[in-house]
Amino acid sequence: MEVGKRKRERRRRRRARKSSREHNQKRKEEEVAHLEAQEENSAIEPESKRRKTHTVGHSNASNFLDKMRARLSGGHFRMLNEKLYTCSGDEALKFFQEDPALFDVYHAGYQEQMSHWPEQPVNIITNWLKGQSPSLTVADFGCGDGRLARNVKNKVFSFDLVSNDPSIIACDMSNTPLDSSSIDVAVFCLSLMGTNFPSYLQEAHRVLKPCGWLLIAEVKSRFDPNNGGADPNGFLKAVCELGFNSVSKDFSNKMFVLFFFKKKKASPETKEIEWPELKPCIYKRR
Ligand SMILES: C[S@@+](CC[C@H](N)C(=O)[O-])C[C@H]1O[C@@H](n2cnc3c(N)ncnc32)[C@H](O)[C@@H]1O
Repeated sequence: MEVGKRKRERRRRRRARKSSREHNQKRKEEEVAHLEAQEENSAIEPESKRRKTHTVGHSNASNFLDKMRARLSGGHFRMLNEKLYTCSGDEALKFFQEDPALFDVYHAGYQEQMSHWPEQPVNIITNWLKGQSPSLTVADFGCGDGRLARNVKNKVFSFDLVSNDPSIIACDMSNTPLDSSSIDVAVFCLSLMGTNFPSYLQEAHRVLKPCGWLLIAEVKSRFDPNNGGADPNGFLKAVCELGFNSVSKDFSNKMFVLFFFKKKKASPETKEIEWPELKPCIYKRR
């Protein structure tokens, strides 16, 4: 074959390979776009219906789709989680009121993340409560699925942005319907999420009886000053200035910290409190 002909042949083959690569890439992109479009609806569609719609005969294809779906709903969870950590409580309330189904998406992702934690702070708090008198009245601020109330004998008022259960009161927890000085124990289990978190603690102070307990469990990295987290002592100081005495703190768990406070008998003098910033807790992609 003469030189010119060989060159033309090589060019033709290169073009064919490039076009085949582009074709495959385009197919993958279309598949992802299709899944993303379906995932958009999945926030509203029940899981059982989604499974039926997406059933495909080929098991490899179905594995691939399952993986893609898990990745996309993980992405949805991370987006919602970030939203909750970067807006105020009333914005979060409006956001979920517009589309309450997103709350289920958030909680499915949250439970998945928590399943990797060796110990759940809500269980530590539940066990602590079981060691107290069952006559103590409890307020669970940011109760999630309300499992604290289900696992103790105490009367528990459960608050969250969305209520999927008649026992859960939907509200922004900076403004609960509780009477002042009516509660013995206020619980915040991983729920100091909003940018206005001090107003949640102010509300707890309002509803607690004098000497009432304030229990806070938070993600440990939020209190790691070496990693952009808050200084725990600055946080303790601010909570004490709000009108509490610090009883104990527990940093022994790898994933979360626990603070126990008691409301002071006398109201503190009003003064500006310097609250440390609590950095958003953004979950990494698994
Ligand atoms: C990380 S989840 C923890 C749920 C539960 N406490 C547990 O430990 O399983 C935090 C919860 O706080 C709720 N939350 C965040 N900000 C809130 C607000 N301003 N008012 C009411 N609930 C809020 C979220 O909707 C979410 O359900």
